[in-house]
Amino acid sequence: MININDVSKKFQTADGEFNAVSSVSLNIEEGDIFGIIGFSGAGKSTLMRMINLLERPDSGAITVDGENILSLSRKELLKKRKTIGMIFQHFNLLTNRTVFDNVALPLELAGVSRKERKARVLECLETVDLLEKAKEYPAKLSGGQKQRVAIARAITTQPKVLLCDEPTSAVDPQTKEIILDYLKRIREELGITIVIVTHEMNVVTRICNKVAVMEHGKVVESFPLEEIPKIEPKSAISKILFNESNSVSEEPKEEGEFVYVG
Ligand SMILES: Nc1ncnc2c1ncn2[C@@H]1O[C@H](COP(=O)(O)OP(=O)(O)OP(=O)(O)O)[C@@H](O)[C@H]1O
Repeated sequence: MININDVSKKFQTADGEFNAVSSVSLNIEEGDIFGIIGFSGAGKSTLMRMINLLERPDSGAITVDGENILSLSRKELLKKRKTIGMIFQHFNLLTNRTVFDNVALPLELAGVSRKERKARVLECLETVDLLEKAKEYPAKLSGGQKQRVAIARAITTQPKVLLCDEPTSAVDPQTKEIILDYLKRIREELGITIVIVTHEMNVVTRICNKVAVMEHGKVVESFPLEEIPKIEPKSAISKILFNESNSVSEEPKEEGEFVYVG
């Protein structure tokens, strides 16, 4: 479904060039819930944002559903992005629009008729059990409800892929479980391939079937979750997965020294 082949991305900084992503290759198959995990600054978000070209790679190739996205014209890319939904840590809802109008936005931009929009928005709100909040404004919702609205908005255009950038980092542990259950449900009911960037091990162990571990811009290893008990981890961060820790709050000061948040 998503093939990332030898992709690299540099940023210009005050100190010169910075390699955010270096020669990364990954294969994400249809129906995967694929986790990308690593410490802050590892390059996870940059890598994911290259899947819908919010960031353009300096080199390498990316195909999504059989299409080389780097060769698309601007118009073709806009069309392609309708097949790739995205949700963010801080929800990114428009505060001056109701829940209904937030969810309707991608359909408005796509020129879908009012009648069709209404039916589709209600269907998506039902998927995340928020029909009764349709007329509310985001300010009146909890963090978990806001993320569910963002999920509803992301699926209105019936995407094949959903990119999730730290989707549960801004909510409490109970709400996190609920959001992850909704993601699991849309994967099962709608067959959407999901990619999740996270620094939380329990997100990966809870819903992902595969994971790639990133460190300093590189994928240091990638494996199916079912293999966790069998394989010997290569990287320090992977060892944390085996230790069943819940999350990593920052990069270790010295090799082998980790900071856990339970
Ligand atoms: N537009 C940019 N310009 C300059 N540097 C950037 C830019 N975007 C990201 N970076 C740098 O690239 C590195 C990787 O960032 P990225 O956001 O991909 O990491 P991450 O693993 O997702 O971490 P976090 O969870 O903290 O966002 C970081 O050091 C970041 O400061």
